[in-house]
Amino acid sequence: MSIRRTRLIAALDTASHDQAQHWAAALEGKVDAIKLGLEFTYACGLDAVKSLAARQELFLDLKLHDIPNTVASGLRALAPIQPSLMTIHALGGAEMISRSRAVLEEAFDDGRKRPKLLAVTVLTSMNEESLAEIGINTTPLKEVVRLGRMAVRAGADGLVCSAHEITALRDALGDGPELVVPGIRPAGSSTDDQKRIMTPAQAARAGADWIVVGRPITRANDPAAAAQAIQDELQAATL
Ligand SMILES: O=C(O)c1cc(=O)[nH]c(=O)n1[C@@H]1O[C@H](COP(=O)(O)O)[C@@H](O)[C@H]1O
Repeated sequence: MSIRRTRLIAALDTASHDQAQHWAAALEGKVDAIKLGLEFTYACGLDAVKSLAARQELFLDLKLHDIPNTVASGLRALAPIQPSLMTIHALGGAEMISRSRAVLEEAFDDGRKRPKLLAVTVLTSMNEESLAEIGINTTPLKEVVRLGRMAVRAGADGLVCSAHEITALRDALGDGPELVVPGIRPAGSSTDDQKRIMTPAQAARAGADWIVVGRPITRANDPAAAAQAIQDELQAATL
């Protein structure tokens, strides 16, 4: 059984700055970090991201995927926001990842805490069938481990994966890489568009460093209570 503490990230997926502020305030002290992604950033802009980052630990999830120079320059432009975690796609390749890491090292060589660079492996909305549709004829598990090895070797601090791959990734890569795990659904909640899901307790027992939970919190009548229930479940799972 894992002894690491699994921390909870709430994904605040909304196009409304007011809504995100409302959730962030309600969830203060209930979650360990907030995540802002494509919807919020495109709709509300980077100043709005910055203002939310001032209050809470931030996972800035923009999943960059382009040629190495473009991704690295994009990360350099985002550095002033100082998030704790940032994402790029592992499928962008080793050079894209190593240039991204180098740019972050350079931007934070003044002693400020460098954001951790996470490589997204296989999206949790995909299964073996959807991988085959894009010409990847293997299981998500094998593909995640293959991409994970490459990404960590190239300089990623951690990986985004589903809870189903945590054990295999720990076997392959050890305890070093930070494993950030979306596709989390408390028992009985709707799966939505997620395919590779587990409960908070299952992810904690498997050894996730962070779980990412969006709609099960933001669609709840009482998001703070939903987050607290997940924290209680995480704690009970690792006692
Ligand atoms: O990078 C991510 O955070 C991410 C990767 C992935 O493979 N799957 C995934 O769901 N996510 C994000 O995690 C969040 C999950 O939201 P819910 O499905 O509402 O819990 C969303 O903001 C997704 O963008």
